[in-house]
Amino acid sequence: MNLEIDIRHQAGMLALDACFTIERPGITALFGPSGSGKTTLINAIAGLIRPDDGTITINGTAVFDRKNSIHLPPRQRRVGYVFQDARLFPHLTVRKNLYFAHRRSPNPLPNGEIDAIIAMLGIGGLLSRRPIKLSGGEKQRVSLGRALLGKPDILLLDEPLSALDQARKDEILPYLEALRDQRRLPILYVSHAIDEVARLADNMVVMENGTVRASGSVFDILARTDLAPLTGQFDTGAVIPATVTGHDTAGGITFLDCAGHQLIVPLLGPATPIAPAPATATRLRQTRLHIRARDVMIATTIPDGISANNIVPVTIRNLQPLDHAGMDVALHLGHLATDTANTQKHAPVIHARITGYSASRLNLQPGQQVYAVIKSVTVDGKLRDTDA
Ligand SMILES: Nc1ncnc2c1ncn2[C@@H]1O[C@H](COP(=O)(O)OP(=O)(O)OP(=O)(O)O)[C@@H](O)[C@H]1O
Repeated sequence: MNLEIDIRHQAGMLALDACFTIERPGITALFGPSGSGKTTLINAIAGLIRPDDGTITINGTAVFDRKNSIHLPPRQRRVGYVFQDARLFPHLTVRKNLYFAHRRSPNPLPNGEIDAIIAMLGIGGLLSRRPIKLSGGEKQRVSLGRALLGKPDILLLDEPLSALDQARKDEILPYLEALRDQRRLPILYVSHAIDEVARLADNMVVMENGTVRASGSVFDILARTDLAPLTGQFDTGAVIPATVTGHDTAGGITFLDCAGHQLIVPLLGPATPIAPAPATATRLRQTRLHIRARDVMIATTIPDGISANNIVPVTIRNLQPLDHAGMDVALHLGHLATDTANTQKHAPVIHARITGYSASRLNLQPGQQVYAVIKSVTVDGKLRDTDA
């Protein structure tokens, strides 16, 4: 199975110019800022819009080829499409919604396959209900089922989780994982959410202003620092304000103040040769720190003989178990008394990603005063001058 895209299309102010190929099954994330052309691109693949120029080939069949005047209608493209909102037929039961595409398929799925899809999506108990009686997550699962029963060669998912709250997302993500792992169907998955992409996708196409900035394996793309402005952070993390208080040019470091705690980062230019200066002696510069959860370790006492420069007192706000036996630990900066709810509300929060094993070995508890060992801090490149 492969999908070859090479199209150009003007839609209002958007000049779409996309060229990439997907050759393997699995999930390819179509990722990019709002307005970068993701929906326009998958609408072109589905046949909902006719590009100005180019070709779209699915499984060796040209479904669009402007030069040869080929533009197959959507129902002939063997494409399953799941929209942001489920778009089920409100007057039909779940069963009839599911069988809608199946009845029109030239090559319908055998009953055993249908049962397997219904079981995989966990919708067997919903078959006699109308869409109005379904939760958002259930509607999206039925919508996925309806697309699959059409026996598509490729599945297009346009932000299928964006209208759902976190609990509903957590409910449906395992079904998308099962779809990826069990059905070996190529899936083009439009998403804004890098955590969803990191969790689900094998490959990634990064779009910006209608063009493909990069495509490749999700790990390669997320490791590319040049794409960071588009891909953002890979892990949960924190963005918190800080003030530049001084520089040590000889030492190649800059001193920052973050809610009363000093942090040291590689020299930020242009440097002022002071070491560390009182706040009133220089113009302060505001910046934002990006501290990724995977770059933070937790120690119950101040560690000795350690290369990390940034060890800050923190108070555990909460611990949240993650997949793969991981644990996200939210930490207030500073050693706060447990009864100072108001102080806690205003203290910046950073996150540490540790193993559940470490959390239980250290017996970490909410309210506990510990130390965050920050291995790496990314500083927003754009420093803003401000008068002290
Ligand atoms: N038919 C149209 N007429 C005018 N402008 C259009 C049309 N279709 C798309 N656009 C414009 O193209 C741009 C890209 O839209 P598109 O929905 O493809 O982006 P997107 O990356 O999917 O965005 P989002 O993530 O917000 O859904 C938008 O600025 C939109 O206004």
